Amino acid sequence: MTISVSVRQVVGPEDAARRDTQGLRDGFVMEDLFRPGEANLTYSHLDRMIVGGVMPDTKPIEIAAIAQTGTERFLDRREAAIVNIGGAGTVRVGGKAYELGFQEALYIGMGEGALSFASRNQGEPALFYLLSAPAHRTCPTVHITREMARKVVVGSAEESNARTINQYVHPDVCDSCQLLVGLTMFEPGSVWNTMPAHVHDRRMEVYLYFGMQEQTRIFHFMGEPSETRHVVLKNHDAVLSPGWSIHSGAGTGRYAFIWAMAGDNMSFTDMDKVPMEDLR
Ligand SMILES: O=C[C@H](O)[C@@H](O)CC(=O)C(=O)O
Ligand SMILES: [Zn+2]
Repeated sequence: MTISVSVRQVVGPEDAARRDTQGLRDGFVMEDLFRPGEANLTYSHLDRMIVGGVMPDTKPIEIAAIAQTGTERFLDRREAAIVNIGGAGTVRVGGKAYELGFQEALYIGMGEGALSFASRNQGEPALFYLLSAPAHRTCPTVHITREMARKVVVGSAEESNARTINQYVHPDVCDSCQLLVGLTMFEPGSVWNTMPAHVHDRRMEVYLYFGMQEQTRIFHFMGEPSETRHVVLKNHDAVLSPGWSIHSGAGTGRYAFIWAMAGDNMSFTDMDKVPMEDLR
């Protein structure tokens, strides 16, 4: 069992604008989140969000504590959310076992203690996407099914962006301190996410792209609206978005993505839409 934690310092807009492709990737992109038998975590200093992939194979993977939080146990001062995008699996926390099917989620309140992850079937391992942010109170731990998610239908086939935003960790679905998490799915042939683009300096965001064929790529756009850059991403790559950056992508084929935010407020609709005229 391996738990690795890499740390990403904050990159400001002036620095980002001067970086080349590899420099941008070093600052913002997390490649291949899921590795067999590993918990692969990134501690981002953007709102201290932790982003990880946990892929249990033969043995369960336990996250009891990580040095980066400086706390006795991982969730002593944090909340977490887990979305399973693989085969069925179990998350054990606070003396209870939660069976998470494909695209089911678990919100975990502060103080719940060690997390243990297991796949039901070695041939079809669970892929647990893990997010964690600092918390200030304990909210109840909730198993969130696909049906429970709040659905927002947006876009159109004509604009190649017809999609459904499934809000899993959202005030209308379950209580949380900072975390907002959801999963966006597309109508066949629609390839554009989050266009028209927006920024929200009150909250950071992170996208995990998944459900893609091996050769499919996402052209993910980031940067200040007047200084956009792109990074090319493949299946199971994730990308950080500071509050000053747009976060929008177009895929060369079918994909879905999980978005997650942390910061000063929990109002999903608190976004500053970027007029098309302002994009450069
Ligand atoms: O702040 C909200 C996030 O960027 C996402 O929810 C956007 C998204 O899922 C989409 O437009 O498809
Ligand atoms: Zn956003």
